Amino acid sequence: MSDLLGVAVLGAGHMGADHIRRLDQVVSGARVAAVADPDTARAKEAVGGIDGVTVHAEAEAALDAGGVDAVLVASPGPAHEEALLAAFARGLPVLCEKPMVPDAAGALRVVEAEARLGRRLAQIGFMRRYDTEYRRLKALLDTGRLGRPLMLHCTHRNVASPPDFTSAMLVNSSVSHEIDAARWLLGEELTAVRVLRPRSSGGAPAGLVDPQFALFETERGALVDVEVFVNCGFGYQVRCEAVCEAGSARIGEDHGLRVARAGEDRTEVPQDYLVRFADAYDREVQAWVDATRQGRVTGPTAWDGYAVSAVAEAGVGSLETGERVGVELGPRPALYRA
Ligand SMILES: NC(=O)C1=CN([C@@H]2O[C@H](COP(=O)(O)OP(=O)(O)OC[C@H]3O[C@@H](n4cnc5c(N)ncnc54)[C@H](O)[C@@H]3O)[C@@H](O)[C@H]2O)C=CC1
Ligand SMILES: O=C1[C@@H](O)[C@H](O)[C@@H](O)[C@H](O)[C@H]1O
Repeated sequence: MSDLLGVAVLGAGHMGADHIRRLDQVVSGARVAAVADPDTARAKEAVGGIDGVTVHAEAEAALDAGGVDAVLVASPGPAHEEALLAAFARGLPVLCEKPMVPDAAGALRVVEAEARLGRRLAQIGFMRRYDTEYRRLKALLDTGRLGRPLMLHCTHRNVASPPDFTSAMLVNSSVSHEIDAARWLLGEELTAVRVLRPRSSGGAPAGLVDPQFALFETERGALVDVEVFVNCGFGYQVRCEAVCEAGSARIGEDHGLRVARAGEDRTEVPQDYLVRFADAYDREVQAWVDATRQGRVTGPTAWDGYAVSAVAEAGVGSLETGERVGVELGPRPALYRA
C-alpha cells in the first residue's frame, strides 16, 4: 500500500459520486484509485479532474486495477452480493452501502463467506451510527439514566422517491436505516414486524404504497414504530424519540436555519440525506479509512447487514399480507459474537 489507501468505488450514481468527492476532498489518508460503473460516462463525470483514476465498465476490472487496496460499494443493492464476494476473494476490505444485500438468503451467504475467511473485511454503510445526534441518544440510553427504553417512535420522510422505487423498497431501502438504528440503540434484535398501509398519498407515483407504517417487536419486549413517507413533498425528516421508564429523549427536530421575521417564524427543512447526514457520511468514511489503514475493521458488521435484511424481508412479507410476521435469524457465527 502506498501512503494513501487506494479505493475502488463501484457505482458512480448519487451515493458513489458523493463518496468519490468525499474520498478526494474531505477524508484524509485515502485516494480514489479506480471507479466502475456500466455507465462509464457517468463514472467519468463523477471522477472529473481527479488524477490517476482508472474508469471501468465492470466491477471486477476495478478491483483488479493497479493501486487498489480497498473497495467502496455504491452500486444498487441487488449488485452488492457479487461485489462483496469478489472483494472477499481478493482479501480486500470493503465499505458497502446499505442494504448490504436486499434479500436475507443473499445476505446470509455474505455472512457465511466472511465467516469462512475467519476475519472481518466488511463494514456496512449504516451511517446513522456516525451521526452526532444518534450517538448522543445512544450514549444517553447506555447510561441507564432514563431507565429501560420501552418504545421508539420514528419518522422517515423523503421529498420524493427515485423513479424505480417500489413499495418493498420503502421497507428494505428506507426503513432499513431505522431497523439498524433500533437494533443498535436498544442493543437487541427485532423479532416480529407488522407493516400497515394508510391510504396512499396523491403525491406518490401511481401504484406506490406510500406512506407505510411499520411496527416492530424486540426480543426483550420493546416496540418500535416507523412512519415512512418517501413522497412527502416538503423535506427530508428523520426523527426518533426514545420513551423510557424515567424519561424520553428525542432527536431530529430542527436542522436548518430558523428565521423569525414579519410575523412568522420559519425553519428550513433539508431536502435530502446528503445534506442532513453529510457529517455522518464524512465520519463514517473517515473511520473506515483510518481503521483499514491500521489493518482493522470497525463499524456495522456483515451480521448487522444480514439481521437488517432478514427483518426487512419479514416487513415486505407483512406489507403484502397485512399479517404480523416473525423474524428467525440463522445462527450467529463466532466472528460476530462480542
Ligand atoms: N446511506 C445512505 O443514506 C444512502 C445509501 N444509498 C445506497 O447507495 C447505493 C446506491 O444508491 P444510489 O447512488 O442512490 O443509486 P443510483 O441509481 O444513483 O446509482 C447507482 C449506480 O450504480 C451503477 N451500477 C449498476 N450496477 C452496477 C454494478 N454491478 N457495478 C457498479 N456499478 C453499477 C449504475 O449504473 C448507477 O450509476 C444503494 O445501495 C442505496 O441503497 C443510497 C442513498 C442514500
Ligand atoms: O438510504 C437512503 C435511500 O436509499 C433511501 O431511499 C432513502 O429513503 C433514505 O432516506 C436514504 O438515507
